[in-house]
Amino acid sequence: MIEIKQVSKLYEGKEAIKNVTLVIPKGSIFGLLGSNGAGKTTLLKMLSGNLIQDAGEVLIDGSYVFENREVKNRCFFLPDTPYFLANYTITQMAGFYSHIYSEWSQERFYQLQEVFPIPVQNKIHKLSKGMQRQVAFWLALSTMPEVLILDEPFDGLDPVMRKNVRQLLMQDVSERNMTILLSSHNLREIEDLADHVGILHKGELVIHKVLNDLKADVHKVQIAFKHKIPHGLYRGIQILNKERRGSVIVCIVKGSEAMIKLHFNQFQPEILDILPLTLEEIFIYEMGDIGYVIQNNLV
Ligand SMILES: Nc1ncnc2c1ncn2[C@@H]1O[C@H](COP(=O)(O)OP(=O)(O)OP(=O)(O)O)[C@@H](O)[C@H]1O
Repeated sequence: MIEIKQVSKLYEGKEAIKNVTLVIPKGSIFGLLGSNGAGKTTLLKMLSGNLIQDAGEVLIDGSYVFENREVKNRCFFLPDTPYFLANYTITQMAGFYSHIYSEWSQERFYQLQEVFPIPVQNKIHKLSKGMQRQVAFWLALSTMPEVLILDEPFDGLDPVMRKNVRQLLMQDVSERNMTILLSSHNLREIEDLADHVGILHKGELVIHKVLNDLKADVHKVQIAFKHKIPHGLYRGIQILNKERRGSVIVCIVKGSEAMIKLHFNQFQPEILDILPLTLEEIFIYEMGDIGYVIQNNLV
């Protein structure tokens, strides 16, 4: 289990992470979302034990993470720009990791050769960006980590390789109970993988929920009336956005489907459709709700 307790981090006196508290259960996949500069990388670096917090505690299975070799042995951090030793081939890099990580599996490394078809004698720095990313995953998974921390992990991978990597990650979570924490701007990717999501905004964790609960808590409503819009239509409900498309009003409403249905049916609409939102839509409207500007076309 990962525990982040009231953690803050300052850079040059400015708070990049503000009093964040978060618990990530073992075996879950946690997707960290946030606007540019929100503090995602800073939080991941603290979790991987590479950066020390200024306040609070960061623990994995009850042990402090920072510069803790025993904890680091069980975690693998894949930064947004993967790091390899200069001039090393894939085989040499694998040899290096096999000395650092006690759970390194040479068997897994050979097995994964079928997924990542890159000759092992190649020097890594001469490979393309996407191929280097493949090597990073290949090595990361061969260390058999209990916790995998991924910063923008799919950047540079082609669609087939993204799918392959996604499958490998899911397999390790279901078979070995691995925990994954990943940040990404690609919300489709997070939607496909994560079971928990958190949204960071200006260093604060503004939302932290099970993905299905988050989806159950906000809906897109399409509503139309025979005559004019009834008075008090929006009273007593939380609207994140609304716009008019011809005679139909499309609004994003917080709350359960049942509650929304009950509310709008009072006004006897001619059309009432309540639809689920994608994670991307939820992110945009939730961020709008907390002041991250989106264009509202208010009716
Ligand atoms: N080494 C540093 N020195 C000073 N300020 C920093 C440093 N690293 C990050 N920051 C600042 O901390 C804040 C959070 O940065 P961070 O890289 O964690 O954000 P992020 O959410 O990962 O952003 P992005 O999505 O753009 O990658 C930003 O305001 C950034 O300018």
